[in-house]
Amino acid sequence: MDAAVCNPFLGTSSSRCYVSSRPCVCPDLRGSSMRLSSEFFKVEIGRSERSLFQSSGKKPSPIIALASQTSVSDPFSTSSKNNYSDSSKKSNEAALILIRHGESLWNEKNLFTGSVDVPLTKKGVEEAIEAGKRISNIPVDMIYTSSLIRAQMTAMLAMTQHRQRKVPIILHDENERARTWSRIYSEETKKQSIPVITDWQLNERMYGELQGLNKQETAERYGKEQVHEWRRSYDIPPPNGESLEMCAQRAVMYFRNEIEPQLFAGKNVMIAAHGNSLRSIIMCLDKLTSQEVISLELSTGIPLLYIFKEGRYVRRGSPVGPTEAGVYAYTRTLAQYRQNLDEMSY
Ligand SMILES: O=C(O)[C@@H](CO)OP(=O)(O)O
Repeated sequence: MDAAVCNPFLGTSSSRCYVSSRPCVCPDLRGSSMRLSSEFFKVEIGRSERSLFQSSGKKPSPIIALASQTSVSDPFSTSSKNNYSDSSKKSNEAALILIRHGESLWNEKNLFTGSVDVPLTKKGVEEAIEAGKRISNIPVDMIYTSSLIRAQMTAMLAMTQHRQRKVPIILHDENERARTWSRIYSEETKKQSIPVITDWQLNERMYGELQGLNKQETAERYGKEQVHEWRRSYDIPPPNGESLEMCAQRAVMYFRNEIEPQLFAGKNVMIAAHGNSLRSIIMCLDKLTSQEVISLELSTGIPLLYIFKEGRYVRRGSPVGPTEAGVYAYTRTLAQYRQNLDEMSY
């Protein structure tokens, strides 16, 4: 994992190298060093998983007032998206929401999509809005998305439903002019905003010569087994494309170097990305082996909540709706956050 990562969307080698500069709580991605640990890996994360995490129907437990989390970084006050974390100030807990984009026009047509930048269908838009309702009571301080429109649409549509009513704003730092021209001059307005950071390293795996081909027709032509191997094996790439392992190297490295420090700093983070970039990250969070990750499937538009606490990720599943008790009952901080929202809306 020592190689610098090139940004194919810039056509040149990225000026940034994502070589990890700090120890990480994720295990090494190589299968040999992984522990067989998760009881979840065989379930589809999404619709069929709901039952596993369904609300108990109980009300959240009594709430003890907690000091609010101190924000230790201000992404809006810096020109660089690399500069704003201070992981030395650790908070007790942060929420991490992962969401695969809603259905895209090529999902609907059953085409291999990969790095092709395709928008959501009407159903995908509805899924994103529904996802937003499910997470509308969970704090979000920062949003990371891929550079692809389907993930960005999903993040933005989901945030239209959030009760916090903050404005998600995409940070543009691709060049000096973009930085200058997108500056915000009101501290108050910045406080009412959520920075959205887009990066190609969270993109879907690049599907090479399969991009644009119909999945069913490809299976008929090359055989079901071959196509399944291309789609779901860990280390076998499709022709001229990325294997899951290759996708994981860039996506997990980005997660470790850019996103995890925010969690350590107490920021609540949402990541809107793709089936395979998120499978790689979940592999890391849930310590799945390269065998286990094969069975991991993500539904479109279903948010998945983790609690990051004392350097560990605890999966809470997918909030079923804004009234879902189990998620809020789990941590006092989330319950307190929700109570504050309730009080504000009276
Ligand atoms: O086509 C793609 O980009 C992906 C996600 O839709 O497909 P698969 O599920 O086969 O990895």
